[in-house]
Amino acid sequence: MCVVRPAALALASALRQRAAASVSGLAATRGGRPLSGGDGGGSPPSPAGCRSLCSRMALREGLVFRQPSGGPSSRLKDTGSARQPLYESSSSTYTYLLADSNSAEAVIIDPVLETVERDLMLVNQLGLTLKIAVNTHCHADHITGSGRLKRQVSGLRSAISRLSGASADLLLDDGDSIPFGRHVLTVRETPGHTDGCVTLVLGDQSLAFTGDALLIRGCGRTDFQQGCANRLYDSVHQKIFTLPDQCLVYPAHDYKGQTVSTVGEERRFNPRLTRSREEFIDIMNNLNLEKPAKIALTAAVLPIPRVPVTIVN
Ligand SMILES: N[C@@H](CCC(=O)N[C@@H](CSS)C(=O)NCC(=O)O)C(=O)O
Repeated sequence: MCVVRPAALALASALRQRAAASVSGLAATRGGRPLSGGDGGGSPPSPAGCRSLCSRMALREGLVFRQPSGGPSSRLKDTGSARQPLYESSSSTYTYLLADSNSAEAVIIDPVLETVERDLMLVNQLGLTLKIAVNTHCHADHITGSGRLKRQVSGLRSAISRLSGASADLLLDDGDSIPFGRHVLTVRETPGHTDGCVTLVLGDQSLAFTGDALLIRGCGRTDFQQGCANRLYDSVHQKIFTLPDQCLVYPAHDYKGQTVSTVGEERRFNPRLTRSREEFIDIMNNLNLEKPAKIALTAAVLPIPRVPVTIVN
């Protein structure tokens, strides 16, 4: 069952995790304790310390964020330039890089095998230390870059939802936190495209990385890989549309060059998710999309049917 934490609780939790991270170094945490493979949770902050940090501005301060740029009419290429740093053109995948400007601790979201060298070049140019490579789900259209990154970055840990069936250093559950310096990403399970889909929300709820659960004016398909339109409808409505209207939405893919939306926009204008549950299920059952070009390749390493297979490590 999907449970949405009240915003105040989420904020308090983010502040706790952030303070713990700054004390102990980066460790993905659950309820203040490190996740499997973690290296320390640190002490909770003093109440006075929490109060002084209680503002959205404070939470965003010092956030380094690299995302694909472009626009609806731009033709994105994976050039590695500063303007278009993190796009993989063959699968139209967006990778995101977040870091804390003080500690330089960085998290990469949905790296792609073919663009690992490009991503590492950017990480090095920005002087960052990559700590966690997190996958929003098991991808059917490309191989994750987590494994290749891990072989090149000492101390880097991979992460994916426990429900994905894949193996990784950190198996994420709903409500877990991924701290990096003063910042934190909170895990919201958003199944429906796959069982193990998660949305990663910045502590102040200003940014959400929705993977394939919610795309810009669309959503992930539900016709293979444990897909279930009914579950996806609940996930988006209960776990994403409950975020603030102004929360920016960064999906894992876009096929038209769109790069960012907001929760408010998607709640009002998403042509699938503004419909009733019954209409949504009907739409999803009749998309008639071609299978992803690389499905034969990825199917060989995906946990289908529910066989845990290492694709992340
Ligand atoms: N043509 C693309 C595959 C496009 C596709 O199926 N995308 C998936 C996400 S990757 S599994 C999807 O959910 N699309 C939803 C939609 O409405 O497009 C390729 O060849 O890779």
